[in-house]
Amino acid sequence: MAHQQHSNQQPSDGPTTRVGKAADYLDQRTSIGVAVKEFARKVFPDHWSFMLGEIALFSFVVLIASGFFLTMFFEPSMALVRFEGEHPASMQGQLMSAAFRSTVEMSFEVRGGLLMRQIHHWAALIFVASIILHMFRIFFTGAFRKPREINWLVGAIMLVLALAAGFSGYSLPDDVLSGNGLRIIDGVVKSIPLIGSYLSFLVFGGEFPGEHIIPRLFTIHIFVIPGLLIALIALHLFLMVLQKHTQYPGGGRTDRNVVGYPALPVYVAKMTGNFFIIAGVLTLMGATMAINNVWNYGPYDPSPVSAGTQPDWYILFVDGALRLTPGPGWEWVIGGYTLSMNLLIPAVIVPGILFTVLFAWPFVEARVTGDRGEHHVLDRPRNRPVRTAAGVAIFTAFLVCALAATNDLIATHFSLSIFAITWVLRVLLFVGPLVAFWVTKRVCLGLQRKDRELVLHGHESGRIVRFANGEYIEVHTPLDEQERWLRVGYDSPAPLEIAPETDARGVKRKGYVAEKRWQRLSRFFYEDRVEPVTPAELEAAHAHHGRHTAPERPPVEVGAEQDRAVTGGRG
Ligand code: HEM
Ligand code: HEM
Repeated sequence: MAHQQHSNQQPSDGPTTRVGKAADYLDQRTSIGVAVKEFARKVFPDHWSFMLGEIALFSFVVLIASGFFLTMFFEPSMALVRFEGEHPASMQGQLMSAAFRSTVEMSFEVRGGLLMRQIHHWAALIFVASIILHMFRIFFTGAFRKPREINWLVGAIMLVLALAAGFSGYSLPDDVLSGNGLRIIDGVVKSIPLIGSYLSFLVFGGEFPGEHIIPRLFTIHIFVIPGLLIALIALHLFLMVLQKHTQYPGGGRTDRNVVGYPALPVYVAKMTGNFFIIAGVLTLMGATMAINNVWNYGPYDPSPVSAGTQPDWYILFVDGALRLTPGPGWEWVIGGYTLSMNLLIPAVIVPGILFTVLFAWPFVEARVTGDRGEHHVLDRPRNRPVRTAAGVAIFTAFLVCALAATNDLIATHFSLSIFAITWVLRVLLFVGPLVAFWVTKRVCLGLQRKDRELVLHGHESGRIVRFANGEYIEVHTPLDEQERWLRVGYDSPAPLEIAPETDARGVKRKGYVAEKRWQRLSRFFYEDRVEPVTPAELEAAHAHHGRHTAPERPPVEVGAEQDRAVTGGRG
């Protein structure tokens, strides 16, 4: 740790160790000690789900390190060359792009080349997976609520960048799979009304595939996207430290404190350990699990597309949506312009809606809740039934689409008709999310009722007692104060109340129609609700059970506690 004082004193007062002296040297020139001291004391709440963001962060570090290695050997060029390497023998003399050749040569001739490629690819898959799981954690616990809406937006932009990084990287080797992926992108870009064909020419530098796309994707992949991601991750983490982390509900945790462990030594040690574990696991995966062995597919050629070709998992849903949409005949011609609905809907409109919902959610939810207060204690998903159900419904649609991208594999593995599978999935795409929504909402409300029951009557003990007068009762064990706090301490918003359409003099109010719409949405969110237990009910229940303990804030169970500055209130 940096030495904290600016000293004009005798050297004998200063640090004696080498590290201490180096820290002191730096501190005297930068005053960094103040920042280090402030950070070291910061309290971080502890929960396994906070690791997901860390996995994203550390796999990004692995991506940069392995990607740096790949840039030394990869040749971002579409020049036509002949393969003259020894391995694989089947490719000798074959014509291919320099990009493909360098990928194969890197895999067979560069020491550690294949390992690095595989580490890079596995890290990319884990990177996107951890980001999405991290986003689920944020979503289902309501961590995006004020004051973290901006950080949600920063995160959502990073998700888009991560997908773009994955897609651009996947395209670089210029093999038959990635080339066909680009072919689909070309079709999708061309389907955009009015500007589509111009845009495709702009992107590919002429007719597809041309000679420019790989060098362009290379610049985007190794420079533009990583640069933006590094800047945004810095902003993301800066905001997280500034706002302090949220915490799960539990013993003594409120919106005004942070309970957890200090950054130094506990959290920094844990994070360093996690980094080595994640880097180690990714290296092990790269060393033992083959991925994207492009020489088995061959260089790009538009003709040999076979069954069983899939993109990386995070693009599956777009591929699946394309496969589910009715075929090439679905076109509208308006004023001489052709609209290819079979491409526009699945690949432009559906992802467009998905990302609009993603970006807008925190703002829409704040509006329908009518809540302007800050929230630092996380929601339990059951206490926000519509949010939880909507998340599960969207995820179900995502899964159905992803499954549809494997329709050919399902058909060949299970000897089923591909048309039957496609029809089943089409129906499931509409019915699945509705059922998932309904079931999740009912489960959430049921769990809330169960919480209520537990708080008022305690846990069933299974012990039946018979009184002298013949009456049987089951003895219930009352909840301890930590559990009671967890199950009682939440608020359940009611639908928005709005002023009537006309004022006292019968004049129609401006903005009423818009407000009415918001109210309707708010009803959809909060009409079905279970009232949280009130202090009076608790008091009554405990009087009944012979205990007179009012619900007080229980003590903090572990770690350190720090206050946080909270502004704003409930509107
Ligand atoms: C490159 C991608 C990302 C990285 C490296 C990253 C990293 C992190 C880390 C390390 C944390 C603190 C620990 C934790 O809560 O897990 C965090 C918190 C947060 N992230 Fe991300 N994140 C990424 C993407 C996203 C996305 C896609 C979203 C949402 C759309 C998001 C929203 C948030 C929010 C709101 C917080 C504050 C959470 C709280 O205080 O509870 N992040 N992020
Ligand atoms: C931001 C996150 C990144 C993701 C998600 C990502 C993803 C990918 C993927 C999936 C591939 C295909 C790998 C394969 O051939 O099997 C790839 C290739 C490549 N990546 Fe990345 N990458 C990222 C960052 C970087 C960075 C920072 C660099 C450079 C410093 C880099 C350099 C390369 C190079 C040169 C290739 C082509 C070599 C090859 O395909 O074997 N990548 N990337």
